[in-house]
Amino acid sequence: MSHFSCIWACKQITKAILRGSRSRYRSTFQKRVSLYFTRCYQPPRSVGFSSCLTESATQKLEDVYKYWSNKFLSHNIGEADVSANYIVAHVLGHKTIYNLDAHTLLNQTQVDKINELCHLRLTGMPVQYVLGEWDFLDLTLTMRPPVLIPRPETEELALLCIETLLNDIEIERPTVLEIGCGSGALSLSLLKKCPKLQVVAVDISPTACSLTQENARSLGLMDRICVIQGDFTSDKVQLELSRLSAFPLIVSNPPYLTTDELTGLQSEIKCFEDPTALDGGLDGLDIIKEIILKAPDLLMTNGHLWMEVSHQQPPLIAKLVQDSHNDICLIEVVKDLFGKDRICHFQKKETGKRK
Ligand SMILES: C[S@@+](CC[C@H](N)C(=O)[O-])C[C@H]1O[C@@H](n2cnc3c(N)ncnc32)[C@H](O)[C@@H]1O
Repeated sequence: MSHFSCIWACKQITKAILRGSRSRYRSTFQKRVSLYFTRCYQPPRSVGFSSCLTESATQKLEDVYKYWSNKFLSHNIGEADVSANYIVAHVLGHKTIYNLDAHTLLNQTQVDKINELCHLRLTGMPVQYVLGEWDFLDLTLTMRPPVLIPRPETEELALLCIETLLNDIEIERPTVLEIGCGSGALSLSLLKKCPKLQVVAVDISPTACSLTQENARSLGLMDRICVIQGDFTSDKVQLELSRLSAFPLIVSNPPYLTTDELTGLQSEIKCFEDPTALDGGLDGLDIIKEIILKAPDLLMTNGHLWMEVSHQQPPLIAKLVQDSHNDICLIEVVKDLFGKDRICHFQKKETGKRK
């Protein structure tokens, strides 16, 4: 699926919304998805696709929007109208142009900025990188290539973790571990919703670690997050983590694509996003196996592990857990809003080595 959901995806989301929900947090998510739907796919009133004009003159909002929408379409840029909507709205300090007067006259500085950003979009750069920011739940995060752009499915993972933290963990000041923090989307949304929480966030990519720190700083969450740059599978990182107290919850959206899936990705993703963020090796399970192997030593008894995976992986993961004979159980697989088995919930058993 492309970066910002296509119309088909939104229809699936709407169907899922109508099917009902698993948790009360899902309804927050549904509201946001509806907002997302409205934000993305409602064209501004009285905007059509007929006119075309130059890039330089002072212009009406609807003409600038139409010009770039058509240009993106003729250059086969994905979600042409959505891209134009986001860029024009962003320059005008809004999330969408839908609620703006289509006849608003834009000044030269605004038109120049829109043209500059639209030219970037014409290179195939995802709109999130073009804007330099993207919303994840109710947070606006800085986005910069090649750090992975958080996907809507991951918002659901965040909500499930928040639900676990608020309902199932009776520790006054819990510390969560995130493996592969990217832009910090998951960690920071957990911190925002759980005021007494602390997070340890690990990522192999120095760029991702700096972006997580930058986002934490701008959200005023820097004093509650510790970012460790390193390979989660390495002895060095394992030693560092084992020195911290055992975690009641670990969350990860690890790289889980197979080598074949990675080859077949849209060029927008391949050219701009770090392959390390997506590449799970031949079977997509390289990092997942390591997490399942190492999580029991990092979790406290009855601690939770929540992990986003691809929809083909849950049966393979169930087998991995069974064969590993360690202290972890796969207790549920939650469907995403498209009805696919995408989120695995594990719990550390009471038997074995206690922490
Ligand atoms: C799919 S991205 C998820 C990013 C972010 N959590 C999100 O959901 O938007 C996976 C992240 O794992 C990191 N990563 C990949 N291999 C890793 C490893 N061995 N140790 C630590 N982080 C790793 C990547 O750099 C990337 O930021």
